[in-house]
Amino acid sequence: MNIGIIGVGTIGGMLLEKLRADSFYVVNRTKEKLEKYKGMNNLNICDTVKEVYNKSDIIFLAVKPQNIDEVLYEIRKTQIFNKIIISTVAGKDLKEIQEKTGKDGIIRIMPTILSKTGNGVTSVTFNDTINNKLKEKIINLLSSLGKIVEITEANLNAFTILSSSSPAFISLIVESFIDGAVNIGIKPKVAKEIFFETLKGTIKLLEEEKIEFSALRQMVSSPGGVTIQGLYSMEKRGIKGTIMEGIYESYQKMNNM
Ligand SMILES: NC(=O)C1=CN([C@@H]2O[C@H](COP(=O)(O)OP(=O)(O)OC[C@H]3O[C@@H](n4cnc5c(N)ncnc54)[C@H](O)[C@@H]3O)[C@@H](O)[C@H]2O)C=CC1
Ligand SMILES: O=C(O)[C@@H]1CCC=N1
Repeated sequence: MNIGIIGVGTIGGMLLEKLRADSFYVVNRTKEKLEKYKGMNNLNICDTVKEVYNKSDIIFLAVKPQNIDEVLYEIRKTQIFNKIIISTVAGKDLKEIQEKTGKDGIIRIMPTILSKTGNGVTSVTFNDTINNKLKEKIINLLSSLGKIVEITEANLNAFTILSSSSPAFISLIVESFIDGAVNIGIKPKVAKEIFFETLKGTIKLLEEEKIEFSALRQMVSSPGGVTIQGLYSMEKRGIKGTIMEGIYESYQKMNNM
């Protein structure tokens, strides 16, 4: 199977590294970005969207939303109709891609940067031209990215914020813990090591022991102790509301794309 990737940035690069194909056909606006992949023996660097489209069986669209229309326009000009187009682009729906390309086999995935290590959850949404056998083949292809879930397009925006945007939110929160630790005298490297273990252990405990969040808070907070003092300060400043609001605003922006 030949896979095409149009736009080899963060997500296109991740797809190139993680997917399995007989050959890859790729195009990127700035060719220098492709230098680091030149050692791959099944990689073909193309000059145009048309070349990638013509030579591939499945074509991933991985450009930013502001660049997608120019790509769809190039695809529209091609006269081959039996290809599968998989868009990673946030906010561009199946119908619009179908209309703008004049092609039928359209799929959306919502990828995550966590696939770089084979983790995270990637969603897949098929249009109604894709039969069950083909769905199975696509899910199988995507499985090297991590966990794959099929969702409806109506759920895609909320999924995007929870799965694809969250690594950025989590990174900010984790960084705040490290800065907080440095502020009380712990070296950044040591703080990172200890906090990463603490984070992994907390998730494991919540998952494996099925402990409720509030129960875990109680288990750690001694009456009149230090933990409850910290929780009180965080709650007073509305940490939960701040994070919930951030998620909601992201979602609103996604709905208005
Ligand atoms: N970065 C992330 O974590 C996620 C991104 N996405 C979606 O993935 C898509 C790609 O995002 P990123 O990889 O972050 O962007 P990026 O900016 O890292 O990569 C896009 C690449 O497309 C190239 N490009 C632009 N116009 C082109 C054209 N006409 N022909 C060929 N190449 C062209 C650019 O040179 C760039 O290398 C976006 O639509 C975004 O909504 C979805 C989920 C997560
Ligand atoms: O921020 C964005 O627009 C993209 C979609 C989800 C993650 N990154």
